[in-house]
Amino acid sequence: MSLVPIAFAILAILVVYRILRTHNTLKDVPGPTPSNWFLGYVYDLSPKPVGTLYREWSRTFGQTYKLRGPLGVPELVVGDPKGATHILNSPSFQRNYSDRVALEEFFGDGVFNAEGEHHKRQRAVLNTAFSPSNVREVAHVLFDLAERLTQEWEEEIRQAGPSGILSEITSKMQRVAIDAISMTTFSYTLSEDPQIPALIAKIADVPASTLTLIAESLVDAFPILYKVPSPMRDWTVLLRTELGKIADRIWKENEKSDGGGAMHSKLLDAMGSSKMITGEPMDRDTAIANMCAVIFAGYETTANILAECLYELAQKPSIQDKLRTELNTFVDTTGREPTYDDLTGDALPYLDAVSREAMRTKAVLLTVTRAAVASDTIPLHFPVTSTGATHVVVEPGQLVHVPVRDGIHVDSVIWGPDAEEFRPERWLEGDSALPEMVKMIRAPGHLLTFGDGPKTCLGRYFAMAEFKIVISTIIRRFRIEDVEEKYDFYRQTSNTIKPRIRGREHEAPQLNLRVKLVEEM
Ligand code: HEM
Repeated sequence: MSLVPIAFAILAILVVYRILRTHNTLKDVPGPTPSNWFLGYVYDLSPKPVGTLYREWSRTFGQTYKLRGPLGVPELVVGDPKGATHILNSPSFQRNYSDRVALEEFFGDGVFNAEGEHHKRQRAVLNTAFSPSNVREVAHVLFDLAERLTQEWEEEIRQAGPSGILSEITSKMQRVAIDAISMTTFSYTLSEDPQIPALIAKIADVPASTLTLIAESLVDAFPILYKVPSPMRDWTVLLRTELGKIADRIWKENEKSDGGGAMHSKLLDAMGSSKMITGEPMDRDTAIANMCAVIFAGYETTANILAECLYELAQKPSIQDKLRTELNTFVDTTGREPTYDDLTGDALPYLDAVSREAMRTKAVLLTVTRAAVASDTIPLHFPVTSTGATHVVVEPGQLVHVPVRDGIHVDSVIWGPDAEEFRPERWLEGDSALPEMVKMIRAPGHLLTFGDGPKTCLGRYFAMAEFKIVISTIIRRFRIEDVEEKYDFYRQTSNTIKPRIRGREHEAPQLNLRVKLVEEM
């Protein structure tokens, strides 16, 4: 059979798709021309380390600009705090359709892909699992995990001597983070499971090659393709089956026990109380989808930000010293170790400042993406550079990105001339000393690291507690030093960020830092 008619049919579908997705409302909005029309801007973005191209685009085109996605379809970027608040809080915008199809296809029908009332009901149940009081209750597990890591390092260093050890930081942080989630939300030590960590790594670590970009573009345009058999589909089905077995077993054990002990099942407990909270029970498949969502949303994100912060601190020994001094002074003056309340409250202002600065400069999601579901006018503080307009009109279907890490979080017009610098001191004088523009970022703490609005991060209190517990435990006991290699950080297709050695980018992601005992300095 000749392939020509098939090729023509595909081309015709692509052209119709492009026409349907091209909205004239953006015709006057400026933006770069991608070097590959078929793949669009991701073709230029994916080989570049984070911190480069988005910044270049905003310097050239201003805060609000237009990118050309696959097949030339325009996508709007709004790096404007007023516009971002509107987009993330308005019912005119939802998680985009192809992402929702992918999330449901891979992880099942849970909180990730739910919208509207259905989403509100699920969040009412899940929020109880991650409330600040529940995080305080499980914090002892996080302290134990940080302690386990430091004991392992201490043992290795005692054998190696005072010059310390070279440690691969990403795998260490991943192990802490995966156990932190699983031991507190479903009473399970996931790092010791014979197959689940390997499955998660396969799903999360697909590198952004041209082939994966083509596949991403095609499924983005035609989400039905997610249903085509693929290794990714097989892995996610297997993951759901294995997590389902764990959930069933723990649920049964929970019915017999009165909870407590060295582990917690906060997520399963909350989902088991769904009828009491919303009047409707949560079925088993939704519960498993939510377990997958929590693992995927909570594990690599926290591990990434911890690893990147340690890399930053390795290059800035003075910040490490200042943080260590604050922690030691606290212990000397109070005569005790800092508790969860000390770490998350006002007792350690420099730790808080370092944590906020890490959340600002190492935000894991480069962009938070939405699709318009109704015609809407996005208000802007900074006018569109080409027209001077202080709003942009969008039509249903329009993809809109809020650039976080390389956009709003490091824009010198918002943060001042040192916006790109890691400088915890900017947070030390409180809210009133922050530049007025920063206060236009309405999300909690003036940061979009955890998103904003109804879909804001479910695990933000948990992530902040874990971050502070792990960083403070490490910095008190160890000095982290830079090694000769320089690292750049790259976005993976799964939206996580991985370090690669500069000049040896073809090698697997890794981050090797020298770890020394503080007492032997
Ligand atoms: C530093 C670590 C973390 C970062 C930077 C982060 C970031 C985010 C962001 C930006 C969103 C919003 C996405 C959107 O609006 O489209 C989000 C959503 C979410 N996060 Fe996190 N997260 C982190 C840790 C966690 C943890 C520890 C958990 C769970 C224990 C978690 C669970 C979730 C879930 C389930 C959602 C989806 C919420 C919904 O759709 O209603 N995250 N996260």
